Amino acid sequence: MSIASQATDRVIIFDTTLRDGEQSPGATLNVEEKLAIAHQLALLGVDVIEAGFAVASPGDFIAVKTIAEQVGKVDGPIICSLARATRKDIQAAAEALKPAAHPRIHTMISTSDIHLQYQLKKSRSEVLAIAQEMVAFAKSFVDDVEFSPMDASRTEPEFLYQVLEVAIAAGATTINIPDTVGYCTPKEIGILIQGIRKNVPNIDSVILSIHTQNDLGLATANALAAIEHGVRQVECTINGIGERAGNAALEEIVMALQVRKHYFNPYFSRPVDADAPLTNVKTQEIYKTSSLVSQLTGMLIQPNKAIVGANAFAHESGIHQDGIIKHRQTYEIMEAASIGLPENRIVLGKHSGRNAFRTRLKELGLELNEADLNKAFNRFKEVADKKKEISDWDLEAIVRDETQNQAESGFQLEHVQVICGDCTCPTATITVVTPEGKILTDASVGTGPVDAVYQVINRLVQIPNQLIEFSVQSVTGGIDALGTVTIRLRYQDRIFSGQASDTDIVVAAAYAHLNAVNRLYRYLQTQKIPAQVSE
Ligand SMILES: CC(=O)SCCNC(=O)CCNC(=O)[C@H](O)C(C)(C)COP(=O)(O)OP(=O)(O)OC[C@H]1O[C@@H](n2cnc3c(N)ncnc32)[C@H](O)[C@@H]1OP(=O)(O)O
Ligand SMILES: CC(C)C(=O)C(=O)O
Ligand SMILES: [Mg+2]
Repeated sequence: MSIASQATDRVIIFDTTLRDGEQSPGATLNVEEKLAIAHQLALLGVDVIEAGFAVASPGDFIAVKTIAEQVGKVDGPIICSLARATRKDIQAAAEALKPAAHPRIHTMISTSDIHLQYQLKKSRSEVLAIAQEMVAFAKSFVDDVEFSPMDASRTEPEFLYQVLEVAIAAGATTINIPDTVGYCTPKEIGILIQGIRKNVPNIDSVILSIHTQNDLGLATANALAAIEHGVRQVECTINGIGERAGNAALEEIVMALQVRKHYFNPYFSRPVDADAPLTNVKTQEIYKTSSLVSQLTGMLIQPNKAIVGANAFAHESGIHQDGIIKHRQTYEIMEAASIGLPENRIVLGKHSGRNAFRTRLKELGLELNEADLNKAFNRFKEVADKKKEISDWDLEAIVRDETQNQAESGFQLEHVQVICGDCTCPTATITVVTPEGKILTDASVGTGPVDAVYQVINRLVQIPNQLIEFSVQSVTGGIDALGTVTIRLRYQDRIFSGQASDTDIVVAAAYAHLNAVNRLYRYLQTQKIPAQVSE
């Protein structure tokens, strides 16, 4: 049974990632890469894989043939090759598709006057005859023939109706309407499809398909409008890649039909609340497929890309995070798991609030009392002002700094300023508050900025010690990572350590040194050895 007779109660997903998608400048794929994507598309559950344009190159011929052999199994998808309306193209497509259990030849010819006049240099009657002849020629190889009148949306309607009627009479089983230059608005697409359904007498014997380009950012909206007007196949690509600004994105079409099923149901003559899916796509495979295509084509996904962008399930602002924590649906219309992501993401950054901060700390096993939480939250906001995203490791460092180091008595760092460079002597100026509440400021030069900090803190605290270890570790990746400084000091036969984190490692060094000094200071207190604090 052909797909045309099976599928009028759902949308046939025709994936053209490997043909139109590969036409994205720079996205060329080799045979192995195309095969890997085709296998994943089959797992995703697309109905048709347009595997390439067999005549385009020996590599594309082999790719179509290999996919036909290895993915085009009896229980697998239809494998399709594009072909111009020429014998040579159709023969190449037919040859490459031979191993497929369900082969489809997709042949096309332009129908708009601008294409006829300037590109094909042919009259309407010539194009009509070619369409008729080449569809029949394709039909001599396979049962399943798709015909596309290229630039349909800019074609004079009466001529378009004529070409379609002739192509169907010649044996086309799918009629695809391309908005080749992405020119239409959704309303115009609706009018175009309505016109075709009303004026092409044999149109009901075929599957009507839509192919939308994204030049005005309307590809998905146009495809959905076409569905509302009776189209039952959508041509789309993973991540919306494709010629120029790309094609309608498969993940957007599929998830729109899934999430808004109750809106679309009446267009399929179903009860509004019917629950059966409107496509055969296994949506949980979407994320994996999207990542694979991005990786192999080298086409990065913009972070705010609908459905599959890194931010599509991420929440940064406090009000949204608070809502999500209380009830997910307050700010999410679909679950991350529905596209195969383990979970949504609460991103901690400068717009985050206490609820998200507290919740994340709890997940990390860090339960703080209200006072410590407030201190840590204030520090978190300071760091977030400097750093785009606060990771779990950053959080742990912040909490450790605020709760372990600052809670106990000792010297408090008030201010640190360092001047350094390749033609200046590194100089640190530091202000500390002593345990007795005195404010002391001093400055010192050093062999480097960290040494200058070390020298001046020692002069301020007046507690003899020897620096035996100084190490810096980047807590997270990236140029704005928090650096954690660990310092070990020797006093007589005892070792005291201190640690602190900051986006500025010299500041972290000052805090870490003072933390170690404070441990030493408290030790001296317990030994009743007075520290010599300068006036
Ligand atoms: C809207 C779309 O996405 S259509 C698909 C576009 N994709 C591609 O073009 C990718 C693959 N293309 C190719 O590898 C090459 O262009 C080929 C192999 C198809 C053709 O290469 P060439 O023979 O060197 O022709 P070239 O690309 O220079 O020009 C295209 C020719 O096809 C003709 N042509 C274009 N569309 C059609 C058509 N649907 N049916 C018949 N002929 C067509 C053009 O008029 C032109 O013919 P001319 O050389 O007699 O003027
Ligand atoms: C080959 C056709 C369907 C096409 O890609 C277009 O017109 O955009
Ligand atoms: Mg296209």
